[in-house]
Amino acid sequence: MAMMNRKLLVAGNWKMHGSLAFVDEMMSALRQSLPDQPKYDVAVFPVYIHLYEVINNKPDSVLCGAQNLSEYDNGAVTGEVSAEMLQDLGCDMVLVGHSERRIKNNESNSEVAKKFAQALKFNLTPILCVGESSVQRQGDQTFDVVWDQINTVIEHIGMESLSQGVIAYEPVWAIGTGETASAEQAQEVHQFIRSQLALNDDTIARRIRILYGGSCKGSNAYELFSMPDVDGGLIGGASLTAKDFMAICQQADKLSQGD
Ligand SMILES: O=C(CO)COP(=O)(O)O
Repeated sequence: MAMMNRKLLVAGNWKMHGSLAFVDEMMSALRQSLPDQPKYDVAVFPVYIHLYEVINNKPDSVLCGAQNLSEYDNGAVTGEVSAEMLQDLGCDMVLVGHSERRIKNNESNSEVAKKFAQALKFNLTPILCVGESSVQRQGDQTFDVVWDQINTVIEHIGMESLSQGVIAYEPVWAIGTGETASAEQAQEVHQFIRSQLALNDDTIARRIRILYGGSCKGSNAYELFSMPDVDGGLIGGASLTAKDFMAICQQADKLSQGD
């Protein structure tokens, strides 16, 4: 199980799904189903235009974040949203470098690093998404790819700043495919990440949370979150109904008892 000093985090990435009615339904379901003060963290990531509705209707214990942010402070950047605007609205967190953006929007490691820094500048907790494609896994490049994605952030802003965020390991081949990494496969990469970080700073390596993402659901969450270096999940499809999302939260709850 994740170490006692690292609180589990169950984060729902709604991607480009939902409506205002969906937000209201989800928020009232979470208000009814979640304990007042869960021993684990819960966060949701709606599209930009639904953030305000989430922030105004969510239970106090639920954190809210955006799925992306601009690398710039402000200015002539049509269609983008700045970290300062997200902070102003009341966001707590923000995803950076999700594989769908790396692939479809050609986001490079250095752009992602700039976004990570930008989030911290405005007190948002960034979740740095990393992960290899199936071709890269088959080519034995998983560790190199994942470390390169993380190390670019460290080179840009340093270990101490990295430690203010969260890492999410999301193997691209497991996203939306129903093909989950086994708990052992996830643990292997999470352990690799933590041991690489420990070469730089052991305290930070032990403190930082590393989430797993990729076809995580109620039926496999317990096994995944039980792994020593897995500190929760970044959930796509199974965060889109209160029933599925709560099924995962309940596994986090079981594992958090006694902390
Ligand atoms: O991309 C993900 C979360 O960011 C995972 O998506 P799925 O849970 O739908 O596989």
